[in-house]
Order: sequence, then C-alpha cells, then structure tokens
Amino acid sequence: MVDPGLAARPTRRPGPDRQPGGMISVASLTKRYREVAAVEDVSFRCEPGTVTGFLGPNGAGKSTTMRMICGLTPPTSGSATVQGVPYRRISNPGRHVGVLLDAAAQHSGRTGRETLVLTAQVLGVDTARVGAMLDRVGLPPKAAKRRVGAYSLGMRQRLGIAQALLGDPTVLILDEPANGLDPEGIHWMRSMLRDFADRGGTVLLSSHLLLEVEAVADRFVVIAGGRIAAQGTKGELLTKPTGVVVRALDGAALRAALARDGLPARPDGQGAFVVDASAEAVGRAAAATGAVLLELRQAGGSGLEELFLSLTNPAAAAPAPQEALR
Ligand SMILES: Nc1ncnc2c1ncn2[C@@H]1O[C@H](COP(=O)(O)OP(=O)(O)OP(=O)(O)O)[C@@H](O)[C@H]1O
Repeated sequence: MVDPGLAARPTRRPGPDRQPGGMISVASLTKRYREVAAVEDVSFRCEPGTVTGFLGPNGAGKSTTMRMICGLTPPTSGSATVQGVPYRRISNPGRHVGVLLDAAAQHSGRTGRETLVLTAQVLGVDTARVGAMLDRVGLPPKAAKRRVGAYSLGMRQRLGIAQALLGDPTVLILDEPANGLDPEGIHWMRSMLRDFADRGGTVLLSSHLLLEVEAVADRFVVIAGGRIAAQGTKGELLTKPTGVVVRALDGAALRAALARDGLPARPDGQGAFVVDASAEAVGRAAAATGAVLLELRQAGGSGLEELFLSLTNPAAAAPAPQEALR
C-alpha cells in the first residue's frame, strides 16, 4: 500500500514524534546482465522494529539487490518498495531512508565536515546537526577537518553512516557497513543499529560475514548464487538439539550396552555416539555394564555459522536440513 504522505511531503519533521520505520518489501526481484543472473526471483520483507541481516558469500547478489531497492539499478523484473513506495518516488528520500552502499564513493577532495554540511543542505536539515553527528559516529574534530581522500576505510564507513543518519530516517539500508571498522567501531555500530530498530526503525544490513551480523540481527535472509537460500529468525533457521552425546573408554562396549537397553546409537565421527534418549537412560545403561564414561552431555543443535556455510558453500560444512528452511 502506498503511503500518500511519503511521496507528497517535501520534508518530514524529525524528532521524538517521528513515525515508526517503513516496511521494506522486495517481490520477485530479478536482475540479469546478459548471461549472468545476478539476482533471481528474490523476495523478502523487513519489518519496522527489526534488523534484517542480508547474508551471502562474495558475488551472491547482495549489493545488486540493495541497489535495486534504492533505485540505482533497474530490475529486469520484480519490484521493491519502502513503505509501499518505490524508492525513486520518495520525495527527499534521505529524510526517510538512510543509505550507505559504497563508502569509497565519497568525494575525496572534501573534508568530512564539508561532506556532511553539503548533505545537510541537500536534505534541508539544520547544518548545526553536523557536529553532533560527527561526534555520534566517532569522527573527532581533527579528523573531520581532513580531506576524505586521506581517510581510512573505517573512517569513510563512519562518515557514510553519519551521512545516512543525518536526515533522521526511519529506514536504514547499509551494504557491508562494518568493512574496515575496528573492534570498537563494530561494537558501536551494533549498538547504534540495535537502538535504531528498538526505537521502531527498520534496518537492512548486508554482510558476507555471519558473525558480524549474528549479534545484532533479528532475522536473516541468506542469498547464494542470486537466489534466496533461507530466511527466518535464528530460532526458525536452527535445528533444535535432540538427544545426548556420550563417549566411553571402550566405545564398542558402550554401544553394546546401549543396544541391550534398546537405545540406538549413531557414531558422531569423532569417537562419541549420539543417542536419542535422556542422559539418565544412557548413564544407567552404561553403569549396568560398568562402562567408564568420558563424556555425557546434551547434543547441540546446528550452529548458525554451520548452517550459513552449508547453504552458501555445501562443500565446506555438514549438510543442513534445508528443506525445513524454505
Ligand atoms: N554491472 C554488472 N555487470 C555484470 N555483472 C554484474 C554487474 N554487477 C554485478 N554483477 C555480477 O552479479 C553477481 C552479484 O554481484 P553482487 O555485487 O551483487 O554480489 P555481492 O553479494 O554484493 O558480493 P560481495 O559480497 O562481493 O560484495 C556477481 O556475479 C557479479 O559479478
């Protein structure tokens, strides 16, 4: 549904009374470059109040998808909207949607401060906000006076995030924003994004590094070879732990003991067995034959990283239950 106010208003008053973030909606988005299918039939939604981690290996199609959402690359087919409106139809979009797609694309001859002052003027934002914004992203006054051409990648990322936030948007679309950030910067960015979403904002955040977004994202969209490989919350994507892992000094004796008690055991490939039974039942079976146990614990579910690797590079990880994910 189109929000008529979004396209009609030239600017929107920022402040505590701002509207909740808009929905990002991507429907059957496809982009082909001659024979290369960069993005194929990709659909997902990002809800207000959430951080969506957009994950995939190099060349998976993340940047192309985000460029299509932001109206920079025309799709071959399909559509993308922000709060019901195609990005290009949003009036003064920087007041609604903060975008950082390529931190290296900033004008290298301007200082950081000049870059933000210019952005503020274009957006119709009070240039007095620039100082506070530089402070917020951790660019000290001395750095703000230097030309962007002399900035490190991490400093450019901070400047790009400041630019994205300057119009006090309710939606953030950030492509690999943690690239080049130091550990303190990554920690700061996570807190900033979490706080942004917790105040009702909508965040779409891409990365090829799962662990980078795992700490902050509510939902994950995994893309590989231009197609959606999986999407959902962490809870939806991971298999639940079942059974116990048990290891004994004498594995063969333990297996025989478990079989005697009707407890089927399968080797985990590392000298232990996974048994679909309670720890007590397994412990009692072992005790009855005097087996010496070296380990007895609850089996873990599949980790998010293992899942990500199995979806994006099947050769690198044990198979994941993909059928359950689609
Ligand atoms: N302008 C273009 N012309 C031809 N092919 C392109 C173009 N832009 C992207 N591609 C191809 O589309 C595919 C997806 O690229 P894209 O940059 O979207 O991936 P990505 O997931 O963002 O990768 P990375 O993590 O490395 O940034 C790649 O095979 C890429 O080579």
